Amino acid sequence: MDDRMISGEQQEADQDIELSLRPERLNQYIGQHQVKNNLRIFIEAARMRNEPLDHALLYGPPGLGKTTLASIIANEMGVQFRTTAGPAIERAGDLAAILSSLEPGDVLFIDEIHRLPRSVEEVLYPAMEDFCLDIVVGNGPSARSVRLDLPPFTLVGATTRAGLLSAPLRDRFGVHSRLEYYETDALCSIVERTAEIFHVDIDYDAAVEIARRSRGTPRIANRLLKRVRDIAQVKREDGISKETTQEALKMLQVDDEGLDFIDHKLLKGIMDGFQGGPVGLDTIAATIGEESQTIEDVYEPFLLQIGYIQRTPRGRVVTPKAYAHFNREVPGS
Ligand SMILES: Nc1ncnc2c1ncn2[C@@H]1O[C@H](COP(=O)(O)OP(=O)(O)OP(=O)(O)O)[C@@H](O)[C@H]1O
Ligand SMILES: [Mg+2]
Repeated sequence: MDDRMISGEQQEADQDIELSLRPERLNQYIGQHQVKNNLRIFIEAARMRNEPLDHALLYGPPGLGKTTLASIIANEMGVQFRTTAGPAIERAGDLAAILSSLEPGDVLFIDEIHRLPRSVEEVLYPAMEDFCLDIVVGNGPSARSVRLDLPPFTLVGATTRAGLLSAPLRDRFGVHSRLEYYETDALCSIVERTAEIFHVDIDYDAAVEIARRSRGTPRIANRLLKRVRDIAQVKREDGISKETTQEALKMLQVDDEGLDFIDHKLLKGIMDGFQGGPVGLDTIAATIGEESQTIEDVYEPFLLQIGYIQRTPRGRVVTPKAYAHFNREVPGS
C-alpha cells in the first residue's frame, strides 16, 4: 500500500519516533477509560495474589495503541516484555523456543496473532492453559510425547481482526479488551503531550484541529502533528497556530473530517457509479483499483464509524450524511 498520510497502519517513518512517544504507565495512557479501568483492577488483583495477569487479547483498528498498552501491562506488572508477531513464528519449534526462554511472570506479546499458523496455535493451547509444552521426541514407532513445564507467564495477543481468531484460541484469553476510536478530547491531549515531547508550542485551537481530523487514531494525530510542525518551522513560526495547521492539512489533502483522496475516491465511486449503492465490496474494489481486504480493514472502518457508509446484506450504501459532506443531493430525494 502507498504511504497514505492518514492510514492508521504503521509506516517506516513512524517507527523510531513512536518508541519515544510511547507512554510507559497506565496513567499516561490517554483515553480508553473502560479498558484502562478494567486492566487496572485485574493488574492490581494479580499483583496482590502474586500471580501473573490472565492472558489478554487486545483488538481494534491499527494505530489505536495495542502495542503500547501491551508494554504498559508489562511495566505495571513489573516484569519483562518479550515481543514477537504471528507471521514471524513459522513452526511449532519456533514458538516452543520462545516459550521455554520466558522467565516467571513475563509478558509475551504476540502481535497480529490472527496470523499464527494453525500448527503453531496448537502448541499455544496447553501453554496458555496449563503452562506446559507437549513435544514429540524421536520418530517412527519409538516416538513419544514429553511434557515440559513452563514458567507461568502472561500472553498478550493483539489483532486488528478478532473475528479471524479461532474460537479455541479466543476462549483461552481471560481478558478481552476492545480499543475504540478516540474522542477528539483525548486526541487533543495526545497531540499536546507529543508537542511537549517535541519541544514545540502548539495553540489549543491548533491541537483541536489536528485531533478532529485524525480519524480517532493516535498514530495519525502524531503523524499529522509532525508534518504540521515541519511547515510551521519552514514558515519560521515560534509555535503552531490554527492557521498554519489548516494550511498544512490542506496541503496534505486531509479534509475537514480527516478524509483523504482515497476516501473521496471510495465514496464518490459509489455515488457516481452506483447511485450510492448498495454495491458489493468486490465491485467497489475493482472500480477504484484497491484490494477488497484493504478497503475492509483500513478504509472502511472509520467511514462506518462516522456513519458515511452502511453495510447492508446487499452491499455498501453511502448515507445522506456523506452526500451532505460533498454538498450533493441524495439521488431520488
Ligand atoms: N492512549 C494513548 N495515549 C498516548 N499515546 C498513544 C495512545 N495510544 C497510542 N498512542 C501512540 O500512538 C502510536 C501508535 O500506537 P501503537 O503502536 O501502540 O498502536 P497499535 O494499536 O499497536 O497499532 P498496530 O495495529 O499498527 O500495531 C504510538 O506512538 C503511541 O505512542
Ligand atoms: Mg502494534
